Amino acid sequence: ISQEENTLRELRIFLRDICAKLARNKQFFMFTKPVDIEEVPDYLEIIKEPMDLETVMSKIDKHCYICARDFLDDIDLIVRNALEYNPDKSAEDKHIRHRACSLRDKAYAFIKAEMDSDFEDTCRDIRDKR
Ligand SMILES: CC(=O)c1nc(NC(=O)[C@H]2CNCCN2)sc1-c1cc(O)cc(O)c1
Repeated sequence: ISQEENTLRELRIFLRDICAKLARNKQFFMFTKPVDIEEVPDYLEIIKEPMDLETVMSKIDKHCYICARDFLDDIDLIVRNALEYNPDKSAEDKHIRHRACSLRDKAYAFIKAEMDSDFEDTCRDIRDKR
């Protein structure tokens, strides 16, 4: 098995662990599953590219992420969607925006804490060669 495949397998194991930790956090329950259109019927009129942690987990298994940056781009998409769908000054919207910002900070902190930068550099080299 090539060294590249070894590196990407290690990346997937690492990203699954981080995604599971985020999805386990009760604070982020509204980000764990695709938005239920029954619950929020106008959602798809406002949000053109929905994303959630369950979808991120399945993308890991489908080898969609070649480096941590690609994974964080989908986390950022979850956050951006929540900020766009919840722009009001109301307490409810502020609460969801606060949770979205917390999700972003926790995801970046887990990556920084557990990934050494030359592992990410190696993944970037693999991505850029493809
Ligand atoms: C994830 C998200 O962005 C989201 N935003 C919501 N905002 C509102 O309901 C605001 C919008 N402004 C007017 C006052 N209501 S509900 C909601 C959501 C929560 C869940 O428990 C599951 C789910 O799939 C989606």
